[in-house]
Amino acid sequence: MILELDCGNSFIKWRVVHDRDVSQILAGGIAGDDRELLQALRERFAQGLSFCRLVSVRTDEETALLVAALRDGFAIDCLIAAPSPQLAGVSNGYDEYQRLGLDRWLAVVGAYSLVGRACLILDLGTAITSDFVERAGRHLGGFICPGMPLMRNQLRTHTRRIRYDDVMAERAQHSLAPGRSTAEAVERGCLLMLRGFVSTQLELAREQCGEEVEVFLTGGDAALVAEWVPAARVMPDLVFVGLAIACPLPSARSC
Ligand SMILES: Nc1ncnc2c1ncn2[C@@H]1O[C@H](COP(=O)(O)OP(=O)(O)OP(=O)(O)O)[C@@H](O)[C@H]1O
Ligand SMILES: CC(C)(CO)[C@@H](O)C(=O)NCCC(=O)O
Ligand SMILES: [K+]
Repeated sequence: MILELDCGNSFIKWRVVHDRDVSQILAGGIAGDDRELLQALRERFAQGLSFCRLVSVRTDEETALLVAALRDGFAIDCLIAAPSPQLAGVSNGYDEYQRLGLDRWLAVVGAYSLVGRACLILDLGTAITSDFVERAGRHLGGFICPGMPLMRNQLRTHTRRIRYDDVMAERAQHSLAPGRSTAEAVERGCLLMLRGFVSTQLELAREQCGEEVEVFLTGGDAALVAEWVPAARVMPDLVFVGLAIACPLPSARSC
């Protein structure tokens, strides 16, 4: 069994796939930190993991600690996705290709590998990122802005009277009518910012890449915008599609 990890800024997304048929997903989840991940794996996969591949946007030190813990706890080696100027027909659009977030790069490579034509990839996590790929696989770059968790937390942190809990936040999101409580006003205000961002990205994508753009939505908050982009493919596992390309199984080629 192969362990796959997407180590984001707030959460570690994990899944376990079959060695011989990686399209067979045996388990998966979201862990808040290394300890939670190791605990979840220990409960179900104390034995049987043969190998790990991972992508991380954390510091090298944090990633090294996790790799060491996996080696100690499960006797597995990890392949770690590394930056590259080109991969699987996609060319990295950054002036310094090493600086493009690896989660973005893998999502771009994953998306293009699925459709082989122009794509817009929107990843809605702690940060929101957009990336543009033109028809022939040239990545044109993209945008980064704060995601929902950052937007609402900044408002909470920098004001005295914006206070509400997760249940109220969740309830407030069901409509975009002018808010009649703090939770509604903030949650809907942030959602409208998100909607504005998404609609601008769609316009830009058509300008930059033509009308035939395939839109991908990924990240923990993808569902919040899905209704505004009915034609989009909502793919929570898009980064893992790219990860499999960047880090093929050791028998095939090393990362
Ligand atoms: N089961 C879940 N656990 C935690 N967050 C979730 C869950 N389902 C949806 N979310 C949402 O996902 C968001 C976090 O997204 P994601 O997991 O993509 O972030 P991340 O990987 O830490 O961030 P980034 O991709 O910017 O590094 C949170 O805002 C939260 O609302
Ligand atoms: C933007 C995030 C935080 C999104 O997870 C990540 O891709 C990252 O740390 N990127 C590095 C900066 C960049 O992509 O330009
Ligand atoms: K991400």
